[in-house]
Amino acid sequence: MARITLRQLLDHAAEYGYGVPAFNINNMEQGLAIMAAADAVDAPVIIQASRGARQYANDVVLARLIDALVELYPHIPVCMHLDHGNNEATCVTAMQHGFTSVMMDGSLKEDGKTPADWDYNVGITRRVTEMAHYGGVSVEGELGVLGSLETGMGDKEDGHGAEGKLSHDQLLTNPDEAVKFVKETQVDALAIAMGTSHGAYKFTRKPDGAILAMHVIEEIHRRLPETHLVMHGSSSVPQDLQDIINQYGGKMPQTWGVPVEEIQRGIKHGVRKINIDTDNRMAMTGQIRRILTENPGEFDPRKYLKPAMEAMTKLCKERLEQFGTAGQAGKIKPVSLSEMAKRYRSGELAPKIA
Ligand SMILES: O=C(CO)COP(=O)(O)O
Ligand SMILES: O=C[C@H](O)COP(=O)(O)O
Ligand SMILES: [Zn+2]
Ligand SMILES: [Zn+2]
Repeated sequence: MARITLRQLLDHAAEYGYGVPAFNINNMEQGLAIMAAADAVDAPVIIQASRGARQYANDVVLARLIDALVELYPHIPVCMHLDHGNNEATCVTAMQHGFTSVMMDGSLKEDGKTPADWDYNVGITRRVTEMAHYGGVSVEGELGVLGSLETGMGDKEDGHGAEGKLSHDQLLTNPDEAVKFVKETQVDALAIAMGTSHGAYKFTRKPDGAILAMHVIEEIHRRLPETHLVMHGSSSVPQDLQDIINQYGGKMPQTWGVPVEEIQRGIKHGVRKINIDTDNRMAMTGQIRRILTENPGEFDPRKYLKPAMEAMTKLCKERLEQFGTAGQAGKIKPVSLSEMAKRYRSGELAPKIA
């Protein structure tokens, strides 16, 4: 059984200089698509479920689905991660359902909308880290609030994201604070804010350094060379996926995402986990629209879900190759949660901060 913790996987990625995409899952089709891609290129994977996904699919179904995927592909290390946990309970119940990693997103309050202050974020993240590490489970924290440097607006989506206008200080993670945050919370990975946001509408033009602040990553990496950095909102929103959706009746206004070369630059500067949901949503939706438009009489879901899965597999494979994850699965021997717990207890996994 190849379940792996985020910490072990990202330690490996740091040692060998690659990044790992974290793909969101909500249903069986997405799970099968991700695993087919990982298998095709021999890559370890991070599969993540948001609170919305857990409500949509039900925790029991998700947990059994992950069991099934792990059983089907025993040679692929699978990290099961909670995306944007909003409080202790969300994190603990994820662990109960077999997640090997949780994100405690204390950059926002429990409502997932209101930007939180420093003490709140440090306090809740520290509490989750303590609990999780007792069980060997990894923790990702977030410092800084996702949102647009073009408009100053928060990242409000269906499920979560800051509401309203944010200051530049909130939108860009402060490197000094990042050092303090990792020291005080003991997180295994740190999500930072530098101009990305969730969803398809990130940038109104191809982003440059003014609106996608990759220099912030470089600065934080310089100060925290041992900390695994996480980029949220990192879909590239490829033009061909926008076009196919629009060609078959969709109405997506022109938009830009995070260029793959910027992510590759981030990987050279400590970015180890790259969150991707929107690209996969678009890949699936494009095919579903195409099939239903071309075959208006079709009503068998398998007829459009199979091409949708294939399009998602293609996208996942591309990212696994572009980020250097391909070819790494066979090199990793997953360490058990109990062994990870021992290592946390001994202090050997504590953040190394100069
Ligand atoms: O950050 C994400 C999940 O946490 C997903 O980002 P995208 O919306 O850019 O795919
Ligand atoms: O924000 C993260 C992912 O895109 C998940 O989105 P969701 O909360 O709509 O499931
Ligand atoms: Zn989101
Ligand atoms: Zn996110």
